[in-house]
Amino acid sequence: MKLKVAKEAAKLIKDGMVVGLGSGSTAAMFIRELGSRIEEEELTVFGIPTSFESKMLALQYGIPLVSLDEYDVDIAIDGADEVEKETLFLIKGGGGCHTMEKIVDYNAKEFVVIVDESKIKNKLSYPIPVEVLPQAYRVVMKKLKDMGGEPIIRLAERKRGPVITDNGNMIIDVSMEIDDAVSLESEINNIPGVVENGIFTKVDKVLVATKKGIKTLKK
Ligand SMILES: O=C[C@H](O)[C@H](O)[C@H](O)COP(=O)(O)O
Repeated sequence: MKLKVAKEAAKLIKDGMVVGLGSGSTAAMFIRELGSRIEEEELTVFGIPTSFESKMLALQYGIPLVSLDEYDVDIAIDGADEVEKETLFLIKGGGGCHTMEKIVDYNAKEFVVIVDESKIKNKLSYPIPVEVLPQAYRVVMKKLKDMGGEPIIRLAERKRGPVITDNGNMIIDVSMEIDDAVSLESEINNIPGVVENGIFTKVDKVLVATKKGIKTLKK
């Protein structure tokens, strides 16, 4: 399913485009497919990665990289942990990459999300990943509790201690009711010490792999 939707997304890329390269397992397949198209069709396409992972994959699959220092993004293709059916709001950051993803995805002329149908939900309920400066984790957790959330520090699997992001920060996963995603996205970011949270409310299009084929969701 992930491969099907990744292939479909790769078809959206045109010669000369600057492409935001998302993170996670679905985006990884897209990066591989894009690499194949560049090679087979001799396309001139540049990538802007959203994580260390997507940078390494782009290098592996022969996608030349540029940066936001010099280029705007024509289209960004990225995965998601959850997609709310009606609104197309997302939760991202299950892999801890949501800060750079949001910078690249929100600044793209078009932001396209690729998921399999298991990610489509009636209401967002996935714990919200919040990237936090290490010095601020305790006070941020306190504020998140005051807002009605249940925050926990994301711990590393093969190291004793917290997950450290590509940017040198910690991740707090907060479970809370999401009634107004647009307000909550800003409210969490207003807490001093928060770098970025994983609620995404500006999405152009979602491509969904279903058993019957690819479905496109638009607002
Ligand atoms: O930090 C990770 C990213 O937000 C991913 O886009 C998200 O976790 C989805 O990943 P996957 O395609 O592996 O489910």
